[in-house]
Amino acid sequence: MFIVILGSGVSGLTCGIRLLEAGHSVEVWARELPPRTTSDVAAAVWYPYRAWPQERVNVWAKRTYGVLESLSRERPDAGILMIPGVEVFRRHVEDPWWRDSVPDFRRARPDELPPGLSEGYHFSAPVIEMPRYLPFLMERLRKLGGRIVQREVRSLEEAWARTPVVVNCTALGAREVVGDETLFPIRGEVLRVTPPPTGRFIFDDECEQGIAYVIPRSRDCILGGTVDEGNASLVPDPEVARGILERNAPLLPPGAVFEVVEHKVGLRPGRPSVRVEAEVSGARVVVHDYGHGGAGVTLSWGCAEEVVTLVAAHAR
Ligand SMILES: Cc1cc2nc3c(=O)[nH]c(=O)nc-3n(C[C@H](O)[C@H](O)[C@H](O)COP(=O)(O)OP(=O)(O)OC[C@H]3O[C@@H](n4cnc5c(N)ncnc54)[C@H](O)[C@@H]3O)c2cc1C
Repeated sequence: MFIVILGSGVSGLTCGIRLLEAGHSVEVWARELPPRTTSDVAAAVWYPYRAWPQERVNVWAKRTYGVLESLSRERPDAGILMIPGVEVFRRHVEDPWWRDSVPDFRRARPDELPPGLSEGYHFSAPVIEMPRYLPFLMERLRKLGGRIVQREVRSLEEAWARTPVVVNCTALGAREVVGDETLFPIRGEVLRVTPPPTGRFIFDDECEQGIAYVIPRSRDCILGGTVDEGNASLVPDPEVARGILERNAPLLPPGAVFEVVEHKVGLRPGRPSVRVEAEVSGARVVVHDYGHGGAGVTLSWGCAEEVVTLVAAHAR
């Protein structure tokens, strides 16, 4: 079958690869290509953050963990490292709903927690360097015979004019493309610093002044962050950068020396529930895969495989 995929972020590219592997022909149409998508801004670590509903997210996240872990071993050119780290808390917490997705999950030992913090989870997670990973996905898609075209659409009609089977991975763009008013931006700012001040990730989602996280990569480190629902500004705020550095300081080894080399902003595609479903009208089919919130990378392979199943079930 010939399929047009709308969107060239992590969702569109991953769907493209799985659909090509399943024997379809694929053309990806996107208004922005990497390095200009939201996916390029992602920190990006495996973690099911701000994506719902839990039951489906857990299945997609677990599957994606497995694929990313295999890629980290088999394809050093993909830019994925398995990194150990902790999520920290100031109160007692139960084990998280996603704990079975992570093979080495355990409670953190006191000596693994930053000073003043009382509890934590310890686990390993794939850290995905998006400036390397997205070109890797694009190359893999092209090698499988797919095409990537820079092209904006205003509605599904434009894609259906080319083929009856369309996959919609336009993230926040789906507000316009399919009129989905439930989508909302969750703005996030991050700093890229070098050299990496630590070799482990640390998440602190409960700091009073805002969230803080440290994600070391091969040559640099991402310090985050912010979660600002409903704000669609793409202008980095120097005041926010100062706050990020302040909140992360207690999480880092004392006296860590590093330099801020980049300050980025992106809009996570928030939605009350991730939309992976098919809509059929006569011979025309659209399979949606968007609205992944702060977890588009974390859910990418699981969702893409469900898209392939939906295409097989609904397209003729
Ligand atoms: C600061 C920050 C940190 C994050 N950290 C993480 C993390 O650690 N882990 C994680 O899993 N996720 C993280 N995320 C979330 C993640 O970035 C998103 O969930 C993910 O990028 C969504 O991918 P996508 O491919 O669906 O959308 P996008 O990357 O936004 O791609 C959408 C594509 O659709 C195209 N498009 C839109 N409208 C149209 C149109 N009308 N016509 C044609 N093309 C169109 C766009 O041009 C683009 O190519 C983070 C996000 C931010 C902002």
